[in-house]
Amino acid sequence: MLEKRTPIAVGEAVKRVMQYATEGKVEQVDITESYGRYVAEDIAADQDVPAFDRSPYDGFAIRAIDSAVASAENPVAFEVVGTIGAGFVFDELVEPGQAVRIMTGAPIPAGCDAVVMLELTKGYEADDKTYMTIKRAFAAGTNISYRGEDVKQGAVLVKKGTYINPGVSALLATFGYAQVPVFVKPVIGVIATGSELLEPHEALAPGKIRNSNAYMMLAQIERAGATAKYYGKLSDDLAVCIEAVKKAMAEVDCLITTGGVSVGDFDYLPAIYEAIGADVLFNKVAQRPGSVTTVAQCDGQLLFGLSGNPSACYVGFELYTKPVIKAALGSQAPHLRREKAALGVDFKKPNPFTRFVRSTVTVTDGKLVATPSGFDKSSAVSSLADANAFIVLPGGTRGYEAGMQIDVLLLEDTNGSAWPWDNIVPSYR
Ligand SMILES: Nc1nc2c(c(=O)[nH]1)N[C@H]1C(S)=C(S)[C@@H](COP(=O)(O)OP(=O)(O)OC[C@H]3O[C@@H](n4cnc5c(N)ncnc54)[C@H](O)[C@@H]3O)O[C@H]1N2
Ligand code: MOO
Ligand SMILES: [Mg+2]
Repeated sequence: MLEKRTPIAVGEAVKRVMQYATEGKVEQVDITESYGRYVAEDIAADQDVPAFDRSPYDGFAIRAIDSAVASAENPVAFEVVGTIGAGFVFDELVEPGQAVRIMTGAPIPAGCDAVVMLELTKGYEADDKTYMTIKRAFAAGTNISYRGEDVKQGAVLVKKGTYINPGVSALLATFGYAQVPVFVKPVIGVIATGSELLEPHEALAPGKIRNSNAYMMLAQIERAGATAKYYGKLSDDLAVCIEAVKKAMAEVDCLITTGGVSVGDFDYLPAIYEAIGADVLFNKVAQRPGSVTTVAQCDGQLLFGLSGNPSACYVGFELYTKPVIKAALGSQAPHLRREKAALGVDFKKPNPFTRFVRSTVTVTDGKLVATPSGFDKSSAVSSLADANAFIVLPGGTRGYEAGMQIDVLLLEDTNGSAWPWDNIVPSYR
């Protein structure tokens, strides 16, 4: 008799998966290789930035007090006793009536407490000496970039688990991280199942289709920050599939299969899980697409049995696999980032299960607007290219109209949500 599957709520399904999520190992990588990785420890400032008082302009460093009486009618002259560019130190004490020609970024010489921009000065030579005059007074502190004004020593600037963007790279370099501690990328294996599958280079034949899911997931895995390992496509042959799954499991942190999780004659994933002694965490979720999404664990190793239908496979990855990857990368907010948006068009279909509509979110007049990105069926591949979000329509609702406020989950955001699954309620105007 056909096995009866009882659907569970999405939040409950995610919770069951996350029980097996673990933080990954740490490795050191060269800073030039660290962009796009996740830092594995808090990065604290071991020095002030800037580390010394410095000039923000090309000009002259002076003692402000010497300029006190300067005016257009009574210009004050300073003897220029030296020149320093950034990277050099003027190592004498500047005396009354003296100035040092200074370039942007150079340390303020001892004795000086103001910088006058070059444009406000006039130079001349007399008696083999160089002078410059100014026509106004400058208060102490004028044009000084103070030590520690940007960063104070001891400040935690980047938290463990942060995505390394170009700004983080700048901080890593500032604090001397030639080698950066990052989380090791988890290795996620991919196996596509189905006798109908052809690879992209193969010519179509009657009844066959091209395997899009594997390539879609390789990209999703990379986008999530992990390393993808592709084990190819398998025909619907139980013994072959069992061996392939066992071999792949030995080489990866998690394994994703696509296809074969429903109740069809050639849907072998349930039998495969049984054969390898895996414990099925769930095999039916109250969601569309992807109601057949199955997750199992074997000695703590997660096996994601994602649907063969492309949209269902895509959604299954983003909801269940991605947070496991993010957790391995140290994220405290491993789930898709949830935001409110206005629905861009009517969506009249009923939602017996919670629906994840592949959508395009745009910012219009300062507000998020979400519009379905195309053909809305589990089997659809065309709506995925433009999808940067899922519209979430809770189960038991119907008849959404344009303008209603709905929840969206953002797909291309690196911040995430700590837990987006509470309080997704039917929308209101
Ligand atoms: N009697 C029932 N039939 C189905 C049920 C059900 O509950 N009772 N569930 C339906 C739902 S919902 C979905 S989703 C699919 C899930 O199917 P499987 O995960 O078992 O996947 P397959 O049967 O292998 O394939 C389904 C569909 O997807 C195409 N496919 C498969 N792999 C790929 C790939 N790598 N790239 C592109 N497309 C792929 C495949 O050709 C099929 O058309 O089951 C429903 N049926
Ligand atoms: O698992 Mo299916 O995707 O609900 O159509
Ligand atoms: Mg099937």
